[in-house]
Amino acid sequence: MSDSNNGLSQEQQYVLKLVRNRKSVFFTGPAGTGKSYLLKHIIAHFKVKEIPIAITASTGMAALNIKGKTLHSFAGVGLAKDSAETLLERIKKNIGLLQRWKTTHTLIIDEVSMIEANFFDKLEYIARKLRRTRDGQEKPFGGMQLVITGDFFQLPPVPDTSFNHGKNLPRFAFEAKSWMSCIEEPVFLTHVFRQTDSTFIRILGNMRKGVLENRDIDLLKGLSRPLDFLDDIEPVELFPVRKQVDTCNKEKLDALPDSQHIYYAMDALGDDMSKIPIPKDNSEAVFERFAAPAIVILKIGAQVMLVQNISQPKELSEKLVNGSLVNVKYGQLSTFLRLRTYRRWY
Ligand SMILES: Nc1ncnc2c1ncn2[C@@H]1O[C@H](COP(=O)(O)OP(=O)(O)OP(=O)(O)O)[C@@H](O)[C@H]1O
Repeated sequence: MSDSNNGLSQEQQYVLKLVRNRKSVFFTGPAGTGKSYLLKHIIAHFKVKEIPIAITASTGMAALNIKGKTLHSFAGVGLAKDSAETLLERIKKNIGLLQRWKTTHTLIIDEVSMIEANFFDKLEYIARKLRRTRDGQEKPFGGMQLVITGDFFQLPPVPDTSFNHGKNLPRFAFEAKSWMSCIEEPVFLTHVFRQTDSTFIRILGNMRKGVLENRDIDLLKGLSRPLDFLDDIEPVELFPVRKQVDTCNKEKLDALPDSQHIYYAMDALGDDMSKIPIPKDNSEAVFERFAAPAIVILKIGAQVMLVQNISQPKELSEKLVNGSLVNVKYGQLSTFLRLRTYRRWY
């Protein structure tokens, strides 16, 4: 499947070719088809060419994975609850932001399934107005190249309550009025790299579309069994939304006998990744989408998971990866989350 030149499959290379030809593309496909892998190649292409791009994702966690920022943070529109016209006027008053909107050649958006249609239309309007040509011509998304990826079968957008008094169900970005005019070519990746077992791939594919066959269900049920965990680490339970994760974590924590140790985040507004100061009224949006929680409650014996890859120091970089699990031991609580401990790593 892969080409020896750059390690991309033919369908991935096709997307890269479109991107190189300055087309606005949306590429999608089931989990494990190499969307993130391809996106990293695309970003590398722009970096080599020194083309000014904005690397964004719908959530803070997704943005961390590609060393980018949230789309909200790039846009500088806070929670984007105001009308597109109001947001546009606000941006015009902020020279740094205005420059960013005008000079970005390519906007990359990862995990687009969580971007709401109404929000996408607002951004399209802002870009179209701000990037009008000298003779007043307007182009979709102001002519900015869009490289968008994600899988609409994965997580849906959070409802935009500012729209129609919150009565409307959230709509996907592809339902935005402007979507069709912005995307020149959608591409569907089909080859699954993550798994090689064809039965498993079929089950995952059917599950994605919500059309599991009886034989799939029987096979999955047949795997149900009590789990042994000899290393002291409990198997992780997966939930689709954060609220269910929080409830499960709270139940586990409550069941531990130790007293609670509470750690509060020391948040302060600084500059964003483009060195533009974050306005105070945007802080709500920044913190809401931030990967780290404002309060962490621990007890001895609590199982914690790292949610970022640690690249320094080198000898720990392979051990401390996104998803690593550990039990908090006696004696660790006093050093946990101390500024000095944090600074050792960053
Ligand atoms: N062309 C390729 N050659 C070899 N391995 C690849 C290739 N493309 C992707 N992979 C590998 O396949 C796995 C899945 O890729 P990736 O995480 O990019 O998929 P994805 O479509 O983004 O999945 P998800 O939707 O779950 O985020 C990764 O381990 C990645 O390194």
